[in-house]
Amino acid sequence: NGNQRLLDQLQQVGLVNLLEQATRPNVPQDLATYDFIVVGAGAAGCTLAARLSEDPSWKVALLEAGGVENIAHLTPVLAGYLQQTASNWGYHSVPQRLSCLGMNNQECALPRGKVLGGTSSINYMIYNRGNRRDFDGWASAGNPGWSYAEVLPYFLRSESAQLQGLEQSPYHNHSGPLSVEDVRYRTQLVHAFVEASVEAGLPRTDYNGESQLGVSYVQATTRNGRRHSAYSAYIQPVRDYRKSNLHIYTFSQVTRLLIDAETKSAYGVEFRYNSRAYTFKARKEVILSAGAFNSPQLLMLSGIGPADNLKAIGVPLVHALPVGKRLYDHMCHFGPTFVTNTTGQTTFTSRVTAAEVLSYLLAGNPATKLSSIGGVEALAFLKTGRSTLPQDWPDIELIMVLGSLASDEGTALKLGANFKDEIYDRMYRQLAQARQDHFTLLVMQFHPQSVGRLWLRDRNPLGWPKIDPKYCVAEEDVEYILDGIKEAIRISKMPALQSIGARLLERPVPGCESLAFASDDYWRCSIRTLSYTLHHQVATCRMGPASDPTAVVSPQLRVHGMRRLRVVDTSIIPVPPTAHTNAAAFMIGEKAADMIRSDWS
Ligand SMILES: Cc1cc2nc3c(=O)[nH]c(=O)nc-3n(C[C@H](O)[C@H](O)[C@H](O)COP(=O)(O)OP(=O)(O)OC[C@H]3O[C@@H](n4cnc5c(N)ncnc54)[C@H](O)[C@@H]3O)c2cc1C
Repeated sequence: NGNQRLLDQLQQVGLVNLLEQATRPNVPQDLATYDFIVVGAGAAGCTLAARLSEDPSWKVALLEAGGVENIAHLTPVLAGYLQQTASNWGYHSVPQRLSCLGMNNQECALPRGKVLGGTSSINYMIYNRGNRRDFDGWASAGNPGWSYAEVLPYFLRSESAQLQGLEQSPYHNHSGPLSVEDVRYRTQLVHAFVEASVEAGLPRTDYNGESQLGVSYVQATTRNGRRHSAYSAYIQPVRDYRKSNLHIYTFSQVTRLLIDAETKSAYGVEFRYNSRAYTFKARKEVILSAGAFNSPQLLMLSGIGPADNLKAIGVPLVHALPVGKRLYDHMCHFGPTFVTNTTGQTTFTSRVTAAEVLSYLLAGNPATKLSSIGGVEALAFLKTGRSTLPQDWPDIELIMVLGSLASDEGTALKLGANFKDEIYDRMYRQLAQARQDHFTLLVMQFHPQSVGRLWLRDRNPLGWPKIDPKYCVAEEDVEYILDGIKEAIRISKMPALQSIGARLLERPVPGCESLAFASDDYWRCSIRTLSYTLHHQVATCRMGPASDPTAVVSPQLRVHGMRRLRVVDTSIIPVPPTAHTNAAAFMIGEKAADMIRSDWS
């Protein structure tokens, strides 16, 4: 009993993974053969590997460049800090001309998860699927099987919802692997924001239900108040009893696909483990689930990509495809920030102690500030007057966050986003010193016109790809966000927020001081300065029919022109969805598993 209690406690504080890794590392055997090799244990990769290994006759290898989750990953309030750890690939964009002016060297930080669980282990845990029109659009662009009616069952298959008031909703399932919960800790500020949004004319809604438009408390991928990543939801529960056919390798970074250039057939991968090169062979398929930056990188390193880029860096061309030619993302404006007359509501995360974290994790599911998902409390989905999209298709999201760069006193968000010191020093430092309650409404645009791209700088598989998101290159994108900022300010003037004294933080953005504070031009300047990605990069291995010159994979997610090679992750999403992208990654993993099963059974 004593041992069991100790084990339970280690499990609860996230130490079991570390012990397992230290005492029983899975050392690869060179030239091992698997039916399926899944590259990348992120949101889609874990889902896929877990589903494929349900068939005990299929041997599956899951290769992950990073290590395992620990106590910090489990603790929702610490989300922002994970970007300062080895669990983040730590990419930056190339310097931007028209955005990220408030970042060092005008480089936007582009974090991605490098750990079992991938980006689902370092993200902000918002659970959000998208608008039915997103998926109907994918289908009508020549991708049969991807309409809303056809993908909804896969969203549901992955979900295990514990959402108050939605127990009977046909849009939620209660028996899937991935736990989706209400955040139990809610501040006075979020109640005021939700009420003010209603006063401003927004309906209360379940943004994963019948209609997205409106305001809602956030739904989170947590279980009993702890982060529920793809690894903890899909792999951890089966890992021990699938030891014979599901082999998981950490710190194993794939460097190249093995391809028979004549038949254009993938038959394995090369990877590095402990500074040594290894080869695994695939009897059936190699599947790239390395995410929106690394899947295209691996294709290109293996000779599949734009002929000009590959020629320039000396990679022999196997098959020409527009890999990385498109890159969409959701840029948002980091603000406006509002101060309030309340006290003790804003969580200053830099003051959270180790003892608090331990006692939080050891307790059942306490509604303390530590369960706050990096401060995100509510979402509002809006339609601006500018939008020409159908009425039920939002173009702006307000993300109500308890805090700002001040709430961690410059120790996490500022560094994670690569903000210049002067942004923190001149706008936020005083707020932190005064422990002033405040909240921020991040304004995110769903359907940007700006299109970025990704390419290889050289043949080094351990180096960074070049990433140019080109945020705000389309002037129109700035105008949408400006409309969103005005909407956020309008909501702040409603009685519920006025009753707590909500008002704009009047500290001008460095670089925009010459413009009249809060004028349209001031906000335009602010948008280009406080440009902050919400990390929803998609379309670098875009899905589309063979006739589509921008497509990299087919609707079955097979790489066009290649055999036994698929991409299964968010890089296949053809256009930016009306959503954060984690839920879609799980859906893609679930759907791919069904497609692969039906192909090989
Ligand atoms: C900071 C941050 C916050 C976010 N917050 C939210 C949120 O709150 N809600 C939301 O919906 N979305 C959020 N997102 C986005 C969302 O989490 C991702 O879009 C989604 O998880 C991506 O899933 P994926 O399967 O495509 O890739 P990933 O989960 O990134 O998985 C890719 C995996 O492949 C591994 N890998 C890469 N290259 C190699 C290689 N060569 N060899 C071996 N392994 C490799 C990586 O280490 C990683 O584990 C956030 C993203 C970030 C970065």
